[in-house]
Amino acid sequence: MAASRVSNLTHYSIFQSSPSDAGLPTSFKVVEAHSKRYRNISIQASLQRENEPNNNFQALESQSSLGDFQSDVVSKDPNTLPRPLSSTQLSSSVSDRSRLRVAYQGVRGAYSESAAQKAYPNCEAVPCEQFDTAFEAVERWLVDRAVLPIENSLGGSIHRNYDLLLRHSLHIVGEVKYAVRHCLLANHGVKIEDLKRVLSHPQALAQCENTLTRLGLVREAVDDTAGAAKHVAFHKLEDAGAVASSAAAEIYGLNILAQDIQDDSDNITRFLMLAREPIIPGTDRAFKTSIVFSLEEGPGVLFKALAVFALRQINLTKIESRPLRKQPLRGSDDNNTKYFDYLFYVDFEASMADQSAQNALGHLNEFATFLRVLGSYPVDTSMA
Ligand SMILES: O=C(O)C(=O)C[C@]1(C(=O)O)C=C[C@@H](O)C=C1
Repeated sequence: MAASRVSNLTHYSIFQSSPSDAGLPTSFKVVEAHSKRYRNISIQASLQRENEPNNNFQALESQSSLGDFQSDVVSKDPNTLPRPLSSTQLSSSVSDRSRLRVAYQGVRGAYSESAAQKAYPNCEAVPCEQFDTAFEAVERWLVDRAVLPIENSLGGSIHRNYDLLLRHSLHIVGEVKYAVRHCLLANHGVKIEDLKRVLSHPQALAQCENTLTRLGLVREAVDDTAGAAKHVAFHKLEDAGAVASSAAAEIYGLNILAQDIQDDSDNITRFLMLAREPIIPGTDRAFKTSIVFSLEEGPGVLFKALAVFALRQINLTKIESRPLRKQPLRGSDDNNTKYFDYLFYVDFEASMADQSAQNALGHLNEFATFLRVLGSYPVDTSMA
């Protein structure tokens, strides 16, 4: 395994074995080279910004380079609203503004937009069609950061983003928890009894399972909650409603038929803040570190991997396993059985600046077949 040392704090994310092990695309190397070119220029600025508890960046302009995007404008006509960035538009020119530009997935009024504003107050939130587009927008310097959902207290993990974290070379520089309060929206004049179907993001539909079942509505999944509201408004649908935020109701001119329709009042989504550069991990406040690794097949191997943290009293806050796509099956020495191969994503409560975390990762690296630190960042204690 060609791994750099754990003690190299600012470059800890390079701590990985051959990219082919992890099913990375060939474009990975190009992106890496591109970002290295700028590493020295940007690292100071990004480290300084991330370490500020409240990033308040001065807005020099209000017009975005994406054309019609204006973050403060509330409009009832969906045609006048900004179009999300698609992957084909990623070659657009890079903006020279000083206001922090933060990519999120969805259209205006999505919860992800609110999370981006919570993570970076006064930022310019830039809508993107897909999660991949948001990752690419950061990598290509079109935006400074991305804020993307990773897990929800009711619906569980957002697996797509776990996979994309590995396929891209961005660093986790923070987390933000956002309380998601869903509304049932419909066009003015439409009553609950008129509705036959409801459109929303699959996670949002899952979070409102009980209410939607009680109402007997057919669920239709779309890319994001606000996109569902926009669709219902734009097509003036009379048999369909949308599960979305009250902000989306205001933006797209819809009526709120019911509020707080999620199955549990404590419906929290955790979002990750992603950047091209890592932050310098501190010990001045509570930090969390996210890693991904793979292991040899064998009895007790995962137990052994988790023991490197338990032995040092390091608390784990999340564990997720994902299939290793490029190499889904592997054989056993003893018989002809083929097993699925997995990547393990673990979050633990320690900073990479803590000696115990360094020791734990050094220990894990002795037997892991692949190990990468995705980021070491301050814990969001706003909803603790
Ligand atoms: O559709 C939106 O509004 C989003 O921001 C996406 C998303 C998600 O992907 O989980 C974010 C928060 C809620 O949990 C529901 C949906």
